[in-house]
Amino acid sequence: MSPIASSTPAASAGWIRVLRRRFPAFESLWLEFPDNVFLIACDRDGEFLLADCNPAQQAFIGLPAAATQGKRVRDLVAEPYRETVLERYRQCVATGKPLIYEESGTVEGGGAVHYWMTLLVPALGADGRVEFILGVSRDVTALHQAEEVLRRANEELEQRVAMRTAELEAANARLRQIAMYDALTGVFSRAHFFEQGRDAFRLSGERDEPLAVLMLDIDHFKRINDRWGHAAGDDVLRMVGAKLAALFGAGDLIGRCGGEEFAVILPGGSAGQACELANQVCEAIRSHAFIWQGVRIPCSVSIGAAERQPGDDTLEALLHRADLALLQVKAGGRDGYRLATEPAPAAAAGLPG
Ligand SMILES: Nc1nc2c(ncn2[C@@H]2O[C@H](COP(=O)(O)OP(=O)(O)OP(=O)(O)O)[C@@H](O)[C@H]2O)c(=O)[nH]1
Repeated sequence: MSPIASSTPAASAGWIRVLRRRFPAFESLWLEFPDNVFLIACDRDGEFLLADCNPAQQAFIGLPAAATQGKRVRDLVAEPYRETVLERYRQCVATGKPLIYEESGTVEGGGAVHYWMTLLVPALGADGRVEFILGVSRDVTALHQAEEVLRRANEELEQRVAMRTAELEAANARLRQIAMYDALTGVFSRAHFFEQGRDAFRLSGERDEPLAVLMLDIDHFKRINDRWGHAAGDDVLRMVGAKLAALFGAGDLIGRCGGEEFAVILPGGSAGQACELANQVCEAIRSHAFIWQGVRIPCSVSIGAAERQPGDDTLEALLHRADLALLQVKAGGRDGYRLATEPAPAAAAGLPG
């Protein structure tokens, strides 16, 4: 039978003193052990008494041994930690099993809060009741503080990473925007226009839906540049971009294909609709009073229109037919539109003669 288990609280403390006297090694261990060691007597009323503790524990309490031995734990541990400590002891008593946990607290009378890693080992009496709890507490305050510093540093790092990610996402969005739109006119850039246009062309084939295109070129644009300067030319380009944006629907694709060349794709559009819209564009630009430095500069455009036909295997082929129609408008005096002829049948095109 364990002498601890058979003792009363007071006798148990005495027993530890006996052990310390009889076994020099135990005495050294008790005196030199850097962690706090304490013996708690559990009385039958559910009260916990500090039966004994080693010098490390005594130093933390900060009172002479005579002032703490046999004292109720509730009178030694400060609020708000008291109830937590007592609850751990109750848990150890209830389960009759060792318990290991981290806790924080300070002694009655104040002082800095310490963090502890505590092990409680119950000692049973003859009747199976937990009579004592032998406890060892290691002060892990420094470790806890280091963890806290690390946690804050991590938090800060996460915030910085989140901020940087948001900045990069915004920059990427700006770059995408820059790549998608022509900076001067606001319509699609050539690359984005063709990317979107090829999708629309493929869909029209898959769904067997019509699709029409317009190729548009500003007339005598070089003359405008030469006479009024590049800034005036830029403003004309902006004006044409704005007119196109105003005249076409949300599903239509408008792109700037080169210097003063624009193209429009009308998904679902027929030849008739393309011609009607081309006419509207010519009319809108012809009648627009473009004033530069107090002088009106007459502007006009030439447009070639084409509707997708079975022989148009690619968007480029369709745009090419519209471009040929555009050249005919230029050759015929400009400021107007023309519908492209149908492509030559593929089989016939390959035959000589
Ligand atoms: N202001 C300005 N001019 C540009 C820009 N890009 C190209 N150009 C000019 O556009 C002019 C195109 O001239 P041309 O190809 O001879 O055509 P055009 O004078 O319109 O003659 P036609 O097409 O035959 O009616 C050139 O002078 C280019 O320098 C631009 O972004 N801004």
